[in-house]
Amino acid sequence: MINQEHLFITGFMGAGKTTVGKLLSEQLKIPVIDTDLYIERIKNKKVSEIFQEDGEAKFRDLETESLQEICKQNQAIITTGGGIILREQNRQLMKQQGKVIFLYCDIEETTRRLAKDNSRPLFNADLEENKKRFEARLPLYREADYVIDTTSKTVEQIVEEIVSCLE
Ligand SMILES: Nc1ncnc2c1ncn2[C@@H]1O[C@H](COP(=O)(O)OP(=O)(O)O)[C@@H](O)[C@H]1O
Ligand SMILES: O=C(O)C1=C[C@@H](OP(=O)(O)O)[C@@H](O)[C@H](O)C1
Ligand SMILES: [Mg+2]
Repeated sequence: MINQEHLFITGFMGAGKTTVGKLLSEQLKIPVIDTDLYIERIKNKKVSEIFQEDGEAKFRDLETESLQEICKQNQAIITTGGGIILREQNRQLMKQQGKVIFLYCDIEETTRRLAKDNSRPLFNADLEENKKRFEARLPLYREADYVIDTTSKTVEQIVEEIVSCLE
């Protein structure tokens, strides 16, 4: 990474944003901040508890506020929650503040990756429901500066690809 811009990692649930961000951070020696973990720390509640107790709208407000706060900090790799692209305000901020990398992953593969995971309130065990949500969001994810297909790649390969597209 040549300049001081932030690096935003976007993509659907299970695309590997949080996992890839950690390894990318080690390789580029740039700190990583995950928006979900940031929210959990400030609210002292799990994302799933916020959804359950306060509702999705409240979570989305917290997500936007957190993104705005994180953007004011020093250069970071910012791994986002899958729904961050839903608000135009968030998409604009990310575009202004750095480079956006969309981690694409086949919906069948994400469904396999998250089969035993119950930490994501909007992830549906029903493949058709997930597909609908995924396809509705795709045009918004595609507004990114770079698109990386992660479907049959290891985390190491994905990081390597990100590094080379930033050079
Ligand atoms: N490239 C990959 N190949 C296989 N499994 C992966 C890959 N990237 C992430 N995973 C696994 O998928 C699950 C979701 O990863 P996570 O990083 O939490 O995704 P996200 O933050 O995009 O929702 C985790 O169990 C993680 O270990
Ligand atoms: O796609 C979404 O709407 C969400 C994705 C989650 O993050 P991950 O993409 O890291 O799973 C988390 O922010 C919340 O459960 C909502
Ligand atoms: Mg994540």
